[in-house]
Amino acid sequence: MQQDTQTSANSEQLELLAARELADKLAAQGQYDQAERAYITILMHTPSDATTLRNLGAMKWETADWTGARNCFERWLYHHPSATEPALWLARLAFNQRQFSRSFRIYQSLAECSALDVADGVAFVLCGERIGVEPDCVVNNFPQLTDWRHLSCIRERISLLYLRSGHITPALSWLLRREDSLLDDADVVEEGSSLSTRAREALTSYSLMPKSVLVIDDFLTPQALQSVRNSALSHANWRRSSSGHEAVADLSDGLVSATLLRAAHEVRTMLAIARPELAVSAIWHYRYFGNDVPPVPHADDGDISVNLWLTPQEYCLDNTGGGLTVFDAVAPQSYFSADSKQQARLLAQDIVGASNGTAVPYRFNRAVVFHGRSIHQTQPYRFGHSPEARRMNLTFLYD
Ligand SMILES: O=C(O)CCC(=O)C(=O)O
Ligand SMILES: [Fe+2]
Repeated sequence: MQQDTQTSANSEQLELLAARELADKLAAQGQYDQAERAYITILMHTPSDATTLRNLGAMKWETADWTGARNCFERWLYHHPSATEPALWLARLAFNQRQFSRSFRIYQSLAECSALDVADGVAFVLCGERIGVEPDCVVNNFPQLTDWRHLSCIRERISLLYLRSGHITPALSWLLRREDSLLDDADVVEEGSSLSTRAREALTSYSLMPKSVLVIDDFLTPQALQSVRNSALSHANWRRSSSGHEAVADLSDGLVSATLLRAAHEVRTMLAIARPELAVSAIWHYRYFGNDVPPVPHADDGDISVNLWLTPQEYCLDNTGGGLTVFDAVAPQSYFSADSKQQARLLAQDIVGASNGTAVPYRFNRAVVFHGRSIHQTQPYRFGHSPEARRMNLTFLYD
């Protein structure tokens, strides 16, 4: 009799696993209605099954059904009151829905929870800010926040939050100041514009009357230029780019500073005069290797590209070139989802050869603004080889 009970419990368990596997598969394939029906059938038999509640909640989250997600996580917590995971999800959900007091309360109840990640830490600090709790108080109540190790991840999040809100709130400024290398930049931010007057005027006219290529000299103020260049030179996390000819670093590599964000945001403010929907979609730097690199045409998937050169003129050993050529042709849409081999084929020399190009020679602190999806290529260049002498550029992409 006991064995029978055991056997039937085992087979019920197996059935549950198989049913959940099927539901998960449907969800992964994007068949959300069918997946939901499958999850609900499981819950009718085992209403407290934590994994099913979590997976259904995660699917609801994925499809932006916040009420559905909240129901799942609340039921999960109801059946498993000491579990921290559903509480964490509820805190994140409340944060996403801008219910800052609620989110703050839940995070506070999780003070001992080691599952808190960087995103939770940042969300917690920001909730505190919204309800008038000083960031330092938050951190004192939350010891693991003083031990954030994923700095690049923190920086990326700060950047995204900044770019979304458009101004450095007290909590963001506090986050920036926690990082020694960003401290100087945080001061620059408070002092005002990082763009020269000439740059602001040129971008404003470009926004009202776009042209194919706009060249702006003396783009950043001297102070901002030095700050952006220093952050890039002291950055340790460069990766080899997909073409293999240069090193690249972007926000996700942690190459970000308050000045950089400020500049990206200011440029957007000018460009958005006639196109309010424009947003910063990417920020990256390239550092070029040796001088014998073949020119590789490419296009970037954004409406407006702002390329700025960051290596002082004395290191550019051939002042007649070393810059950028922007062709009149635009890359086909298929280019942006193709792999690098297909991309090379799509932009084969005949497309580039057939169209006219605007050649802009290299100048320190010169920005070239153009339609991002236009085909363009770095001109052959000769620069010095020491770290500070290598050719380096910064790109802001807006879409
Ligand atoms: O040659 C340059 O500096 C521009 C590089 C470029 O096209 C890019 O950053 O996407
Ligand atoms: Fe580019």
